[in-house]
Amino acid sequence: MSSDSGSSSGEGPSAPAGTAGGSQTDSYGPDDGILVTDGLTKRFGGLVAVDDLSFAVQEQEILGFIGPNGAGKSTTFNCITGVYPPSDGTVWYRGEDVTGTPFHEMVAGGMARTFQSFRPLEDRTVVENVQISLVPNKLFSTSGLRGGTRARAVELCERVGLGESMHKMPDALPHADMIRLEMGRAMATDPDLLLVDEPFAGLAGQEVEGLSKLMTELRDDGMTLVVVDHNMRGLLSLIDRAIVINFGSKIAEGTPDEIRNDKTVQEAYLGSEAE
Ligand SMILES: Nc1ncnc2c1ncn2[C@@H]1O[C@H](COP(=O)(O)OP(=O)(O)OP(=O)(O)O)[C@@H](O)[C@H]1O
Repeated sequence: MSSDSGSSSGEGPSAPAGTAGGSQTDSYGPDDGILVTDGLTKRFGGLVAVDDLSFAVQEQEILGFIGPNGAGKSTTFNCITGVYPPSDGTVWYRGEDVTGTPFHEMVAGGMARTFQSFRPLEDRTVVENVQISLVPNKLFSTSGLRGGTRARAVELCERVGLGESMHKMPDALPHADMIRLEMGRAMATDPDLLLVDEPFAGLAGQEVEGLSKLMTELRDDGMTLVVVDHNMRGLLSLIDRAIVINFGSKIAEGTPDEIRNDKTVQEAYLGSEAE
């Protein structure tokens, strides 16, 4: 496994460092990053939603996984996390071939994921919702809701900035805090790689900054984050590096500045969002 971390050093062996405009001919292997795909492809009937996609995520980086609506971002992560079996290609996690592995096994191995649309249990408080994720096999058992798990859930609520709100019911939370709750729930499985799905959708500038600060702190504590979004605003100031896809294929890869200035990316976004 590569020991590279941070900024623009994370391209695979065939992708020259610092080069935006990643090509589909890049070939990756199990040791190129903490999470690696090679030739990942997903077809739905005649539609190729993910098309020969290869990329590597380096340990302790914040990688932006960006693309316009319908580009194939969710499908890529559904293939990685075992929601769909890929039609073709390989996924490695920590050097191990995990292609098609069910997500609960990935979670056991240290991967977690937040969902853009998620539904906390409305009849449980914030801290109880986090606590339940600590004991996934004891969902409705009181035995799992005591002692150590309670203390850990409180700690996690504080960690994600919900220390003041942990005894509220989820429907009393503003949207930004719901995202924090979703982060807390994901962190309850003690991941070292967190896939974050569109965290900034519907958030105001200050909320984006607050959430970015949290993700940066998590990275500084040793976590690797892949942040998926269709909108680059907010994201480019957070991430170390980005991969941009369109029509299921990688169209660019590089630092935020390289991505901002990449003509192909600007065209894919019709100019407006690439600023
Ligand atoms: N289960 C499915 N069956 C058929 N087609 C699908 C399925 N899931 C996704 N698609 C199609 O695959 C393509 C990629 O969709 P996907 O949701 O992965 O894009 P996305 O980049 O996540 O978009 P968004 O930013 O809008 O969430 C789209 O054309 C979509 O309609």
